Amino acid sequence: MLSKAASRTASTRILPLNRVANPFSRFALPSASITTTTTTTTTPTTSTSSKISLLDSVDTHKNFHFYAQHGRAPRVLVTGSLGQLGTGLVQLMRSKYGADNVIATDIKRPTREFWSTGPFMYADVLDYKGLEQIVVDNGIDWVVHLSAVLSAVGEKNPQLALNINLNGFQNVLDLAKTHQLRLLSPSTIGAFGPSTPKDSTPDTTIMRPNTIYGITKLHMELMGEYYHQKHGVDFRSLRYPGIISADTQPGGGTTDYAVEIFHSALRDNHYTSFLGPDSELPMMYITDCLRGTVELLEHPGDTLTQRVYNLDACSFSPAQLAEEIRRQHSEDFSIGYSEPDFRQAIADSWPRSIDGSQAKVDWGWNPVYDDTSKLVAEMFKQLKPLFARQTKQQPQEHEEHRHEYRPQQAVLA
Ligand SMILES: NC(=O)C1=CN([C@@H]2O[C@H](COP(=O)(O)OP(=O)(O)OC[C@H]3O[C@@H](n4cnc5c(N)ncnc54)[C@H](O)[C@@H]3O)[C@@H](O)[C@H]2O)C=CC1
Ligand SMILES: CC(=O)[C@H](N)C(=O)O
Repeated sequence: MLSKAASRTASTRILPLNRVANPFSRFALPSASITTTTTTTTTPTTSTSSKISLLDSVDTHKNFHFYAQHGRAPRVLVTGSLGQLGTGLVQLMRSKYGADNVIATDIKRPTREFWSTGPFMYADVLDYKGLEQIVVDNGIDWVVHLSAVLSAVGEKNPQLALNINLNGFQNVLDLAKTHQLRLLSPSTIGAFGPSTPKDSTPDTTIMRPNTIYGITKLHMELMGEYYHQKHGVDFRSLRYPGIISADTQPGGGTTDYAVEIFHSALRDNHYTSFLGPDSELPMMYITDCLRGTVELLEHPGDTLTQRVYNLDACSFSPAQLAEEIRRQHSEDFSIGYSEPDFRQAIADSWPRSIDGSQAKVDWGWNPVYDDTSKLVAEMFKQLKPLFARQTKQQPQEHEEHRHEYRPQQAVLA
């Protein structure tokens, strides 16, 4: 095994060329690092400024137990960091802990914009040794495990979902046990099933999911709890609703319609939904999701009464969302409904609303976007300038622009 000094020197090799490679800054907490993203060499974007306001609403490091105990920032590894949630989560944690303390990984190639904000490495969650090398070489304390195959892609490709969601998670869990890492791995409303109570679904209830995604996520919850009890692994999880984001694309889930609809509203003033008008599901704006994730991740653990928490915000159906879009964006906006496909059955098996009260009691969860109108207003506030900018861009710039929306059918193909 490399000595600490040698491993620091070795790990500086992964820094992008346009960054200053100071091996000693990697473990330090520069006080400025929690207030801005000044380590980036790119021009701040709309999404960066929204992350600064999000950052203001998250506890600063002064109240944060890790700094008190260790006198430095945590070193965090993020798997699947180029997905819908990882892109923003990495930027948020880099703003708080220092850019070099957050190692972003994925099996995809990052955009130049993402690459310039801090260390990125290739890591396949199916490769235990590869992950372990990153953990050891970089002195990792915490892992946020985001790599997963979501519900719609999982139903289309169950073998892939089984492999990534079960074996990938098992690798990360074993790493957490061996190297005493804190592990946060999100779960989902998809872990519930058709026999679960549909309204205000509590944390603990009947859980008989009938999708491959739900089965693998429930397995993940139970294995995490088991490793916590048996081996003392500091496993934490949140059951997210469908996440709505302006600047990143969803990765192939059942709730993706609720992101697509905003892009179609701006482009065509019309949307054809693959879910029926009355398919009400729990939903959440992305900044609430990222803030809740960091809050649970940073929590000292003393008041946590369980390892897996429902994270609630609001609920709506396609018809209700369309009505709100008509009210706030354009009274001419129209919605149609295609013949239901396999995603309708998935949606029908999930709760209409979830109860996040235990998260509120145990660690102070408090969603900002707790009704549909606030979420819709924020989406248009974020998307309108992005759309205006995109329409002015040259095609070659467009290609690498992550705000551009790729229709979900392409993701599912
Ligand atoms: N986005 C949402 O609405 C919700 C997400 N979640 C959970 O949050 C987590 C993150 O979700 P998203 O960012 O939306 O997913 P996503 O599908 O957008 O991103 C997943 C990432 O995992 C990566 N990945 C795939 N195979 C991999 C492998 N073998 N090794 C390493 N990385 C690999 C992909 O390249 C992708 O960047 C997942 O666990 C998901 O189940 C839960 C509920 C709702
Ligand atoms: C709710 C989720 O887990 C995800 N958005 C999906 O639809 O698969």
